[in-house]
Amino acid sequence: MPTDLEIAVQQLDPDLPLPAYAHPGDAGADLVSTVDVTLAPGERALVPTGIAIALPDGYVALVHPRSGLAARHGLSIVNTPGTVDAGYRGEIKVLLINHDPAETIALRRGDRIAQLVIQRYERAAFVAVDTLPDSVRGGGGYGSTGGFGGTSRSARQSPRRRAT
Ligand SMILES: O=c1ccn([C@H]2C[C@H](O)[C@@H](COP(=O)(O)OP(=O)(O)OP(=O)(O)O)O2)c(=O)[nH]1
Ligand SMILES: [Mg+2]
Repeated sequence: MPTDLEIAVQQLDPDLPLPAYAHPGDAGADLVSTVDVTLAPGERALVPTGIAIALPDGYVALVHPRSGLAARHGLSIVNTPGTVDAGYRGEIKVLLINHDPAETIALRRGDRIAQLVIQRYERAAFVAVDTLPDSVRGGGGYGSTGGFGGTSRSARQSPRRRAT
């Protein structure tokens, strides 16, 4: 088992827990809200988490939604995944949005609202060129390979697996 990467955390709200992984092997460490917040359908709010971090050079922290809250309540993040730069020393905040068409979402201080995924990244040197090397895909995009499923409409009508 590799040793965990140590990340310095400043607790701006010491009564609340540090980011925490719910299980061994989880990629996302849960972040909590420092405030009570109510989101009407379609409403968004920038919610503080009570922590600031110092990432080592070459690392980024990505703020992802929690799938359970998304599935049950339609709660997501406007700018998902949010990017926390290695040089950022301010409080990490989460731009929550209520996608439910009808239900208001009431969150409490201490609720786990998002998860932080720590990743290495590459820093690029962007080099201007006149022509790009050929590729099989070329310029095709935005649906160039078709729509749902495989190659035909009948494939879409007889799915092999159904959502439960
Ligand atoms: O979900 C997020 C996304 C960003 N940030 C913080 C950390 C990040 O380093 C900083 C800037 O984010 P970003 O670069 O995405 O926003 P910007 O609109 O480009 O702001 P800036 O001009 O400050 O770079 O805001 C958060 O706390 N939460
Ligand atoms: Mg930026």
